[in-house]
Amino acid sequence: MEPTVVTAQQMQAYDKYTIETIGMPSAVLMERAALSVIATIAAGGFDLSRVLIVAGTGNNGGDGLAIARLLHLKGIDVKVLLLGDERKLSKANKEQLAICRKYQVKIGHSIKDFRDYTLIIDALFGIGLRRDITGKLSEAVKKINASNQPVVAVDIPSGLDATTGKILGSAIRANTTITFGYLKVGLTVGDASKRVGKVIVKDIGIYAPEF
Ligand SMILES: NC(=O)C1=CN([C@@H]2O[C@H](COP(=O)(O)OP(=O)(O)OC[C@H]3O[C@@H](n4cnc5c(N)ncnc54)[C@H](O)[C@@H]3O)[C@@H](O)[C@H]2O)[C@@H](O)CC1
Ligand SMILES: [K+]
Repeated sequence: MEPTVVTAQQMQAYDKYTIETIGMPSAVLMERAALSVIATIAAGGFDLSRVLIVAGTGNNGGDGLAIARLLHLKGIDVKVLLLGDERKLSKANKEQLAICRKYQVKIGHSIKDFRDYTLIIDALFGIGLRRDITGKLSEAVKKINASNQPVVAVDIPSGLDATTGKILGSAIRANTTITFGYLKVGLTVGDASKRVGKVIVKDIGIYAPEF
């Protein structure tokens, strides 16, 4: 059977329906998203000696922080590079950040050498990206791509428009993309083929009423 393919707007509506109408707590979905990434990288043969999670300020960054915490608690050497305006953290991101801080997960804000890491997990932007990535964030994306280290993208490679597959300013080039709930149109069209790597769809408990 062909997988169901959805736009960013449809996916946002399904997230909202699952959380607000069904009553599934957002934190449960985020935990399932993080666990699905952990299971995929564990099965994927990646070198987990030194893992860097690049996290943004939205819920995609929240996924990244949850992944960081789960890896940290497994004894893996993991560091978070938290980028963006910290005054604009989403509610879920704030919650995940507070948990990470209590567990003393290493969190930094300055871009150093991405070649120091054996695996980079991209949790900068997901389906909420609306405009070109600029400034320090764009610099980070370009340096990650230039590092030639393996990259796993959370939901979608950051910088790719989840509906059109267009690169918004600059975009991560991933080896593997783990996308949640349904395949996004933007992972299949436009510039996607040069950015997504192997695409894996993971069920995290989001169900759309019409499917
Ligand atoms: N709703 C939920 O509870 C769930 C969300 N999930 C994750 O959350 C993601 C969507 O989260 P969000 O809607 O918070 O969106 P994103 O995390 O994609 O981030 C968007 C944030 O960045 C800002 N932004 C957009 N374009 C920007 C740019 N070019 N430069 C700087 N800032 C920019 C937006 O204003 C917004 O605050 C999904 O892709 C998925 O990874 C999953 O955890 C599943 C559950
Ligand atoms: K991402």
